[in-house]
Order: sequence, then C-alpha cells, then structure tokens
Amino acid sequence: MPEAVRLLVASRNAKKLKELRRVLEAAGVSGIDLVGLDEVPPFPEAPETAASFEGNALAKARDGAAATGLPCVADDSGLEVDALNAMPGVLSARWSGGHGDDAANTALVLAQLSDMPDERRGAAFVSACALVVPGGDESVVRGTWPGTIAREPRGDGGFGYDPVFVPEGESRSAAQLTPEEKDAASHRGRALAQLVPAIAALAGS
Ligand SMILES: O=P(O)(O)OP(=O)(O)OP(=O)(O)OC[C@H]1O[C@@H](n2cnc3c(O)ncnc32)[C@H](O)[C@@H]1O
Ligand SMILES: [Mg+2]
Repeated sequence: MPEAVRLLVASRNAKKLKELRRVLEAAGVSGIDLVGLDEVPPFPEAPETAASFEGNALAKARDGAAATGLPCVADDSGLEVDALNAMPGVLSARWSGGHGDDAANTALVLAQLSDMPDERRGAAFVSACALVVPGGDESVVRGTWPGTIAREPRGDGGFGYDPVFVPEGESRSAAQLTPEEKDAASHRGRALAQLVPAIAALAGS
C-alpha cells in the first residue's frame, strides 16, 4: 500500500481544529493522514491582518505549507451581524479586545444588539478554507451559514458565538446541535466540502 499523504491542518483553536478534523475524516478521503500544528516543529505565523476571510485563510495555509513542506489546510472564519454592518467579521476572535475570549466576545455582541428587534437580528457565520500545496496549487473556498442572534446564550456544544447563533430554520442555538448536525449545515462544513475533491486528488484517490 502506498504511504499516506500527510496534510497539515493549521489552527491554534482546539475546538475549531476538532471540527476541521471531524469534517475531513467524515468525508472519508483515504490515504490522507491529518497532522496538527503540535506534531510539526514550531514556525513563525504571520498575524491575521487581511481585510477578508479568504486573505487570512490563505496566509495561514501558506505559512504552514512553506514551513513544513506539507500540503496545508487552514480556516479563517467569523460572525457577520447585519445590524453591525457585517462586523465582527474578520475581528471575531478578538472582538472584545483579547484573543479567543468566547464569553466576552459573545457578551459584547449581545450588548451591542440589546435594543434590536427580532427582525433586525440577522447574521451569518462565514468560513474561508484554503488549501496550499508547497510549490503547487492554492485554492480558497467559502461557506456561509445564515441565522439570527438570540437574546441570551443557550447550550454548551460548539465554541465561540454558537450559544447565541440560531441557524435559519432552527429553534435551537448552534451550541444545542449535535456535532454531526452542526457539521452538516455549518459554514465550515460547507466550505470544506468544496475542498474534498482537491484533497482526495493529493492522495491520488
Ligand atoms: O486562526 P486559528 O488559529 O484557526 O483560530 P482562531 O480562533 O483565531 O480562528 P479565526 O482567526 O478564524 O477566528 C474565528 C473566530 O470566529 C468565531 N467562530 C468561527 N467559527 C465559529 C463557529 O463555528 N461557531 C462559533 N464561533 C465561530 C470564533 O469566535 C473564532 O474565534
Ligand atoms: Mg485566528
């Protein structure tokens, strides 16, 4: 049997990484061995300063591929709130100041929307996923997940803004869905699905 192709999945967010791995594993691509950042030597990572999710996802995947020589997948994602002119957007991870404080970020968005009536609480999660092959192709795709912002957090699944995001057609928050339900509908699941053929091609499968 030919040796499996190693694919670096570059995220520092443990819960996001788990979702990326789960979706890629569920896609059933054979001959691909998923590798995390903790399994490769540390390398400098550029700050996420692009104006778009696509720009940041490409930067992360390029850094990972250049440093390791492995094909690399990265996700840059966030929440776009209609009443906030599509913010927090690319600033989602650090909306309240510090990086990755999910509870503070969520509380700030809720406070900013405190006077908003139901019809003005529209939002969408967006994920850009990039695949970079060293010395080869680069691709970047986008998935979106429309919904509304609830008035208070519910559920303890998922991560980030999931407790206050109610997907279109749902009464539960994203944090109340099973992992399989979230993957089937989410921005990340929809983005990664578009990369599966290119990933399968890496393994020649
Ligand atoms: O850049 P990496 O290392 O992958 O990890 P990160 O957490 O910094 O990730 P991003 O820069 O892409 O920021 C995305 C933020 O958007 C939010 N977010 C993205 N996807 C989400 C999801 O599925 N559910 C809830 N919140 C999400 C959450 O606050 C994330 O921290
Ligand atoms: Mg980040």
